[in-house]
Amino acid sequence: MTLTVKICGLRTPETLEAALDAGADMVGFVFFPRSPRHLQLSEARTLGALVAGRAERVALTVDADDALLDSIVEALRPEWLQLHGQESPGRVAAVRSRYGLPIIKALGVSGRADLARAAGYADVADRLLFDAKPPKDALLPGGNGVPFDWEVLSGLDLGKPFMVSGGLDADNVAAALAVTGAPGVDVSSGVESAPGVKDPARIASFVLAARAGAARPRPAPPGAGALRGRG
Ligand SMILES: O=C(O)c1ccccc1NCC(=O)[C@H](O)[C@H](O)COP(=O)(O)O
Repeated sequence: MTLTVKICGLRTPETLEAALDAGADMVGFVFFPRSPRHLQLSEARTLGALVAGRAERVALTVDADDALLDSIVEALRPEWLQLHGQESPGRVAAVRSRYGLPIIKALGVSGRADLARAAGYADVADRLLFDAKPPKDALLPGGNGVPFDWEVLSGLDLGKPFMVSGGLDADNVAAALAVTGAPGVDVSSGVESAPGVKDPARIASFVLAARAGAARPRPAPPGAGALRGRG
């Protein structure tokens, strides 16, 4: 399996370099003023230019209007847009068509019932990102460092690639991959030393652990092979 690894919420040239050196496939930049990872447009311009084709740039927004998206796209020149708010399938389709860019649509998950609306987004988004629903008192709609029950994704087939995020780190990413079989993982808090402060060593460990996890054969689902040996 070819795994897509995304490091989200990068804010400095040093930690962006760390993500690129570690071999991240996607580097995410957050545009949400309440977030400790929020970027000014001028910072986005500088960081975006530093990527120079070594990874795909992802602009993360939350219910952004066209004017804000216009300015972000102009500054960062992203390869992807990540919509992390309450955007409807119609809005996802409209954004995709306006910018001609592929869309990652984030969907909050706390249980299997949350997957019911995923099919409607699979029709219009290029990737689905299953992220933990924010805790009740959270200030942010994502990037809270909390996991969800990965089992709800096992066996999921929406005909679209998906990614898993929420509370991942170097210690648990292989388990998340074993349970979900996800072709992509996304991390923010788990590679930080404090909210918004990325740690180069943790970034490197995460990418290594994710690649090692993806290379491991997945355990057979319960019940598989039950007929073997019957005669
Ligand atoms: O990171 C933020 O500050 C943020 C703000 C608003 C919406 C989404 C945000 N982050 C999303 C992500 O970084 C990831 O897609 C994902 O939620 C992983 O977060 P984490 O649990 O911190 O690894």
